[in-house]
Amino acid sequence: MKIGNVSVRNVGSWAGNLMMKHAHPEFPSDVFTIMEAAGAKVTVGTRHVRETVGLVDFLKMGMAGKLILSVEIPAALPNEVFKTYKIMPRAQNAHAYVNAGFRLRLGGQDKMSVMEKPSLVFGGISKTMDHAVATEDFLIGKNLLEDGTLQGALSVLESELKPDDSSLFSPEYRKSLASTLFYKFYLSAVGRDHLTEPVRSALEPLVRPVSRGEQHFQTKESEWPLRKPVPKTSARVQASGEAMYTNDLPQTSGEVCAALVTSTVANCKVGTLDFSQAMEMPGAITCLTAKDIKGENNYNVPFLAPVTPKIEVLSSGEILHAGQPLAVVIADTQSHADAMAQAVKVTYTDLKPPILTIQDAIAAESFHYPVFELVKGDPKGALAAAPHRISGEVSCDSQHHFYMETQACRCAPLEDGMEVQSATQATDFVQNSVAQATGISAHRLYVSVKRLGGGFGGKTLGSLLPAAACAVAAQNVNRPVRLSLNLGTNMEAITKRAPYLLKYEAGFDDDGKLMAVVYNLYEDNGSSPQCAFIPILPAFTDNAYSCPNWQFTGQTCKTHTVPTTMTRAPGLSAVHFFTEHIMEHVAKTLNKDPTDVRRINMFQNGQTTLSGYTLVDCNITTLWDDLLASAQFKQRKQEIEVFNKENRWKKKGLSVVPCRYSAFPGFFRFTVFVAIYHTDGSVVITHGGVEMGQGIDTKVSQVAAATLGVPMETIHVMSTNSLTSPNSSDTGGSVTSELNCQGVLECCRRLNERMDPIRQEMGGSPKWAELINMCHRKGVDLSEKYMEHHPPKSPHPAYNSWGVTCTEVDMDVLTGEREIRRADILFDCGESVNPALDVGQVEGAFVFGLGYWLTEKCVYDKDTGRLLTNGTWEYKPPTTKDIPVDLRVTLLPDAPNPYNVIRSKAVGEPPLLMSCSALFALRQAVQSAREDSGLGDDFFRLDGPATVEVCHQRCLVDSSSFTL
Ligand SMILES: Cc1cc2nc3c(=O)[nH]c(=O)nc-3n(C[C@H](O)[C@H](O)[C@H](O)COP(=O)(O)OP(=O)(O)OC[C@H]3O[C@@H](n4cnc5c(N)ncnc54)[C@H](O)[C@@H]3O)c2cc1C
Repeated sequence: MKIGNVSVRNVGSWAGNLMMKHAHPEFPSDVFTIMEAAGAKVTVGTRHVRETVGLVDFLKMGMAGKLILSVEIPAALPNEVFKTYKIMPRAQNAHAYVNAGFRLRLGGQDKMSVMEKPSLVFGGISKTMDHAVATEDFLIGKNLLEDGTLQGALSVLESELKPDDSSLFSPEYRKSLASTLFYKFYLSAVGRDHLTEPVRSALEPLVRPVSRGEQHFQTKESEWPLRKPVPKTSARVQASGEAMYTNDLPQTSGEVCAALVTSTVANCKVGTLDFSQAMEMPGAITCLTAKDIKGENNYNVPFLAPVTPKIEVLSSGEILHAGQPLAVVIADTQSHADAMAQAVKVTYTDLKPPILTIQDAIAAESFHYPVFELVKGDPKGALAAAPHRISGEVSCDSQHHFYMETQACRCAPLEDGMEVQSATQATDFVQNSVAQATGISAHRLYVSVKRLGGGFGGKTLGSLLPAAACAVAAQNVNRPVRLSLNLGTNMEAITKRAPYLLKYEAGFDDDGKLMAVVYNLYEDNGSSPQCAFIPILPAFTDNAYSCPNWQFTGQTCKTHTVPTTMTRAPGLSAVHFFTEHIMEHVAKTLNKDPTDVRRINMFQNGQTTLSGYTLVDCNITTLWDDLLASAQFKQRKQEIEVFNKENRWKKKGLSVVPCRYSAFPGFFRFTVFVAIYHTDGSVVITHGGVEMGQGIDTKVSQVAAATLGVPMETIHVMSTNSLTSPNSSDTGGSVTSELNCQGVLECCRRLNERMDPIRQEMGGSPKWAELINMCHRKGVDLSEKYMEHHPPKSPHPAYNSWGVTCTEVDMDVLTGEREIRRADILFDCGESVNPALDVGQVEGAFVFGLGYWLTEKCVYDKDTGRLLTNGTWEYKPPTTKDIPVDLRVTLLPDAPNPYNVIRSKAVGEPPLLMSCSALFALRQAVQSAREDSGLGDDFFRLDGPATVEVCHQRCLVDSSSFTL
């Protein structure tokens, strides 16, 4: 069940798998490991000769001109024990950290003696190791129950395990896993009856039952279709595959394709670019460099940075990060263009060691801006006076957006400008960026987007480089050009989430109430500070907790990595996690339940946040108490404590995390256009937001249908574009849906106002089509535009979204594997426009966060700075079997948002903030394992992502303590 997934197992053949192992000995093939442990033999043949060999010999054979014809797996013998194991970074579709297959035959008087040489096979240790030969020899004739056999075998095994560097996973972990898997097998061979109670917990794997979920929400039928839980209007075409994304646009006459040539090295200069071989490739048309850019070689646009930093479309010589585009190649098809890009020969000069981490940047004093500082109260004084003090460091990594649709753009030169169809979250930014790079003025550029196959912030600034490069290509060849990035280039060249590091001190009283926090934050902005979030993060840093004295400093680190960008809850998720980490540290120091420490620190209305905002809409303690009750927290916590005491090798954890998410709609503006056609009374909307799965098109349709009093089918939403929604903000900050809904509401209200006199003339309730026809005949303007924008009166949020999440996990101490048993989320979404969509946003944000906190890890080559986790082979977002087994979402009832005319609240990002509760639940499980080991009752550091590997290592498992 752990190999691939059902569809891979249905189509992939064992022979193909063995051939992959044959070609790549470092591939930890599960099929090879299982078959070899079982003693399988393959028959290999040519037309004339056949040969039957064991699998180890098969790997050494030349296979040119030969086929694998059959496999023979010997039947199990009496008293034979056979077990296989695979430990991997996520639940399915991942290759093993380490896999193992073990077979031995027991006999003798008590049936506990190893009768003949056992088979102990490991994958993932090294290119050369398959059998643990010395351990196999050691075990011959040994009695498994005898003193010394287990420890003797482990000691021999550990001496022959020599993990190499052919894997991205640490040698220490792989070695430890090999021992723990052998231990698990040993216990199985000995049998349950011979084991002490706590040790038995090593026997059973974590078993995942069928997933289930609950969704609880209110709806107001009197307002339908507003607040009705209708499915997304595009759900059917998306599910059937008929929905068109940018790269599905039909090819136009003369259209060609482009690909980026990217650097494989960071922190150097371009030596030479040799296109000769590329130009000989099939379909090659031309190759472009920085010199071919007719406008400015800069795709960046004003965003957060005080002074907009320039970022080159194509390097003019300097290479800041690996993955940086050096050239654009153009061919007749995308695959030819991709092949051309690979054929370009690049040399590099002035190579210097890259700075790749925040720690390196701090050591080298490599920062983009001076330190940002914010002080509330007297943190230094309060810290000195506090009865208890802690200090520490905690960090979290980067994250790819991992949208299903990679970056894509199509640019078609026209007689008077250019049409740009870009998979973007920000048509305005693309217009600006393309205008800059081509020198074509904005009014000659028509930018549009129908929908995105996922965005998560990655197609805001991230869409600018592909759009600018594509436009430069189209301008040069004067033909339509399509640029659709392959996944590898997308992951290496395009922006992603910033890593963060916190160095902190905190002072608190005997109850755990915070008195002072000193919070020194470091943000890794990569090679450009285009998206430096530090100045806005204080608004989120204190989360749901009141502390009178804070010192917040923030530094934007400059590293030789791709510039970082907004990614669903950018930066907010990091500071939120860090503050929760401090809560855990306080609780551990006082030996209190972290849930109690969180509760006593919670905000009340009238208290002031770190950023100076006095709360008026705080309902966190009510939500907290409600969720603890509905999730039966107390009872489950007690059960978990008992379980953890009784089980040495399986642990559970249960954690509750609150969330305050500050919404800043005032920083955004969106232009909405609504028209009613006199022909049949149908209504068309274009709005400034971008549909990327969140259901914005459905929500604006609901608002229009409810306000105009027509069925939903009467409404159609067309592509977002720069003509009818000029100067609109990027879709982000979780407020785009509500702002565009408000814009549509205002347009429809004005249309109603104009139509009402005619309606009255027609008796008050004419048929819709007749009313529209009459309005048209009487010259009523049947279209309306409106820009929804309320400039902020202060730097403070318009309102807050609140929520609480309780997560329970199971963990296998011997491997680090985990299962999220249950998550209960209570979220204040105001009065939802469409609760079905908003529940989907809550679930999606939570699971997006699970990837961030548990499995998604970016690894760079230390020497070149190249991203090594640049594909699905190594980078692991969650799959269907990584989500909570039992996921229960409740939207807070009776909670209209008074600060918004639609009465809803932001939902896209806030629930992600609470997904770190899974990491904190794991922390409790790990804590229990550490205490059992007798080595660690201290507060330990558990950074994000807390991968399977990391969790196992934090458990301080030591094979010398393995017993029966
Ligand atoms: C999403 C995904 C998840 C996966 N997960 C796992 C996993 O968890 N564990 C694991 O071990 N593997 C995993 N794999 C690898 C998978 O098992 C192999 O890709 C698959 O078994 C290959 O079989 P195939 O029939 O598709 O071979 P192909 O890809 O068609 O062939 C592979 C090679 O073998 C050659 N070949 C095929 N049959 C023969 C034959 N009879 N004689 C000689 N040469 C032959 C082909 O010519 C080709 O060179 C995964 C693959 C994918 C795509």
